[in-house]
Amino acid sequence: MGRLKFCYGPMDCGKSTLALQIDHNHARQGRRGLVLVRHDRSGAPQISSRIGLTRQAVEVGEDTDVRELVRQEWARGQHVDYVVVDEAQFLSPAQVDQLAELADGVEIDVYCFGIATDFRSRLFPGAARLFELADELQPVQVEVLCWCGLPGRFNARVVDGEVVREGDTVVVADTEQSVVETSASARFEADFATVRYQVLCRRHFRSGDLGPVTAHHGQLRLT
Ligand SMILES: Nc1ncnc2c1ncn2[C@@H]1O[C@H](COP(=O)(O)OP(=O)(O)O)[C@@H](O)[C@H]1O
Ligand SMILES: Cc1cn([C@H]2C[C@H](O)[C@@H](COP(=O)(O)O)O2)c(=O)[nH]c1=O
Repeated sequence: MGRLKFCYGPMDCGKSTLALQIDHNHARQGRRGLVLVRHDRSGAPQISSRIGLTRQAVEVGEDTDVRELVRQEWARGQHVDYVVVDEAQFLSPAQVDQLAELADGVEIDVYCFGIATDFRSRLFPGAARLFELADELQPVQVEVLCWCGLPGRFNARVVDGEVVREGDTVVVADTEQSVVETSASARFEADFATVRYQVLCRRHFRSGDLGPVTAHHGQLRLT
């Protein structure tokens, strides 16, 4: 039987790096993988790790049936031993069910990587379904630290320098500041805002204290 595994952790903990390493190690032994992604930060159909590695991937759309992607490989005469999915939090619950079906029905190992909770600290629907269905749950080992030095587990969304608690669930952006188009529900006047995410411990996530912001975040603040 194939296994469905979910490796999860906050932004910047090394999930994409691990996804690329797992793919590399399997491929090196002659196993054939199907590498999938939904909404990579680069905007391209690829897995990109901040450590500098990237790999082409197949973009999973809102209505994609992931079983169909495997069938397409078979139709091209290619076998599929394993599937890697990065940004798996963005999958729909139905797509996670399809991955479980691939593991059980055609014995494909499925490795999913993603964040568990959104900027409100609520589980993404795709991540919630993975917690329900996966054979194995693995928190990614590399600790991301809050500015205070405690382990960070919460992904705060910072819009124009402030932690926000309302807005669309999906706003693709980095831990570095970038200009992102936002919907009218997220902002009243502008359709564009500077957005970044910052990983915080629970106390500072709850208080919204971003600490002494460094030049790294493109802002100046005296402490
Ligand atoms: N220059 C660097 N030297 C060493 N490690 C780095 C460097 N840049 C990034 N990293 C590592 O890469 C991690 C982010 O990896 P990435 O796979 O992009 O994370 P995720 O997919 O979880 O957001 C950082 O936590 C850090 O450990
Ligand atoms: C918390 C949160 C994150 N996102 C987006 C931001 C990034 O594009 C990805 C996470 O990428 P990483 O590889 O883990 O760094 O998710 C979002 O859309 N909504 C959120 O609430």
